[in-house]
Amino acid sequence: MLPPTSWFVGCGNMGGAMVAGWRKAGIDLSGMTAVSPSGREIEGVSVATAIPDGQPDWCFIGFKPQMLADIAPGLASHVGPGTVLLSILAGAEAQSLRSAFPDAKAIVRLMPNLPVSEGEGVTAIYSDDADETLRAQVDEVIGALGLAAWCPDESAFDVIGAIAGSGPAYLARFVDALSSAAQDEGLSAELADAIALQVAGGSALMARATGETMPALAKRVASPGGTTEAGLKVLDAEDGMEPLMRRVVKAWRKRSEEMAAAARD
Ligand SMILES: NC(=O)C1=CN([C@@H]2O[C@H](COP(=O)(O)OP(=O)(O)OC[C@H]3O[C@@H](n4cnc5c(N)ncnc54)[C@H](OP(=O)(O)O)[C@@H]3O)[C@@H](O)[C@H]2O)C=CC1
Ligand SMILES: O=C(O)[C@@H]1CCC=N1
Repeated sequence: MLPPTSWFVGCGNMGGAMVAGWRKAGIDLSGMTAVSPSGREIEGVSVATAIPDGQPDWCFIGFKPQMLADIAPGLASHVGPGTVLLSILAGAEAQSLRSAFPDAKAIVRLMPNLPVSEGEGVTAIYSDDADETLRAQVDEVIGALGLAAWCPDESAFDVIGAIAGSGPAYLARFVDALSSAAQDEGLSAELADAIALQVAGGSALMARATGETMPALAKRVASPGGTTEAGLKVLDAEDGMEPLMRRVVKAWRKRSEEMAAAARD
């Protein structure tokens, strides 16, 4: 499980969700210190408002990627040859992290998503210098948060980031759009929101339980010549859902590349 000492430097929205997931999974967090300048309480871990003395076994970093150049110089001396650096920063490549933390025992990139707080997340993992023992430890700790997916290279890591890391936001837009359409047709916002969310959650649970593919699920809902089919024709049009999602992922990759270039400077 987690090593005897770990730090989470920048434990906000995403870091806090990981801590919540570990708490829910019953993982011992007694050796974890979150470094949070506001001193905001984070349930289950001790909080420091500045970087403590010493060198932890593992050091997670979870501040905004744009802060790497400001924070790394003060943190690097605490990331020694016995410290594994685990970064959840979007865009900051392993090579940039290695330059910022030259003495780190190993560099591990993680791209989690918010449902890790419920043990239902997806986390992409990449490292070019983790040995087998470390890989197994990371697997165990990140696997406690949901699906843990090791990536062969940073390009695959980016793709998983695009669909999983950001995915909850994209799905939220879809569910919201479904609700808005229902409201346009006369349902109250409260009822439309509840129904749209239940449809998303229920369909996902059902497909996971049965192993049914998405095309098979859609086919099972849509009676030939019926109402669903009429709606699907709109989604399946040339300018429908698939090309839209391709544009979304392309935009993600472009921004990720821009952020990677900025982190290299
Ligand atoms: N949000 C998401 O769904 C995902 C985010 N990520 C990545 O996670 C990272 C954080 O994103 P998110 O959690 O949304 O952002 P937040 O703003 O919620 O969290 C950032 C945290 O950084 C802390 N911080 C600010 N300045 C410092 C400093 N000088 N030293 C240490 N900590 C500092 C803040 O602490 P305080 O609260 O005390 O001010 C804050 O809690 C980003 O790099 C992002 O790419 C990755 C995957 C998904
Ligand atoms: O929006 C971002 O940059 C981060 C990375 C994935 C989700 N949130």
